[in-house]
Amino acid sequence: MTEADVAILDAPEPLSHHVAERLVAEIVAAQAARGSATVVLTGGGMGVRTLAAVADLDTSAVDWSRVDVWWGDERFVPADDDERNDGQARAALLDQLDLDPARVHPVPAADAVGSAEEAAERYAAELAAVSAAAGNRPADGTAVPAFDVLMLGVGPDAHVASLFPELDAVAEQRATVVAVHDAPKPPPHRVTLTLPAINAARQVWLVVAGADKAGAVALAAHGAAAQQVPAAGVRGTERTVWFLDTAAAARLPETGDAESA
Ligand SMILES: O=C1O[C@H](COP(=O)(O)O)[C@@H](O)[C@H](O)[C@H]1O
Repeated sequence: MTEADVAILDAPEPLSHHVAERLVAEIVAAQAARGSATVVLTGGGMGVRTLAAVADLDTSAVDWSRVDVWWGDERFVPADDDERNDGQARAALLDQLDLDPARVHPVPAADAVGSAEEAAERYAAELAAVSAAAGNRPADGTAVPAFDVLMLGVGPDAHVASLFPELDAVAEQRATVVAVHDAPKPPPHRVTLTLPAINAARQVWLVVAGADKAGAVALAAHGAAAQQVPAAGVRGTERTVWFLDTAAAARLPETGDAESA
């Protein structure tokens, strides 16, 4: 957590509201600066709760047709499975917005492709193509667009996206997207951005609530190795922010540098 900002809120509800307000502000700022905004969503409890909080805000300052939406990870299940991060995000928020469907980029579902590897390859190719179209880097399969804000949940085991401790995916250094087949949290088959892809984002936000996450947060704060504590291995190129509730922050050594939010 060195060089990261920390914002601590009393409980999950004010936390999700705070992150939602910050997200809308960053989208407005990105559109003012660059014409469009690119966000990467997370699944999980606080990820979906934050999207529901955005739905409660006045977002008239956002031009939703100029927002690109990606996911940091996806559960490799059929498109209509309730476990899909994509489906949960659409139900919580996306279906209520005037998004450009061509700018919403779900990971291919298990009933659309033959394997999680194929889903990962297609997702990586789409990331590279959008990146190249924006003039960033050649579409060689190892590029990602310039994400403005990439949000992550953190599991009690310190996993982020579908990067779980000690699995090969955490060590991936070249591919932007990989398949995961032995996730300890069900469902076992998943597709995830890798650490290099996550760490290409301008801002990486970790949104964490609950006492069961306090140990993971403390380990990340102590600078543990990413292989054992994946949450310790993420950072934005411009900014990294930990948004915590008091329960998740309970085992931080000293939070004197925390934002009072
Ligand atoms: O399975 C997943 O879990 C993580 C963390 O979820 P949480 O409910 O413990 O906050 C989430 O970030 C990831 O997107 C999701 O696929």
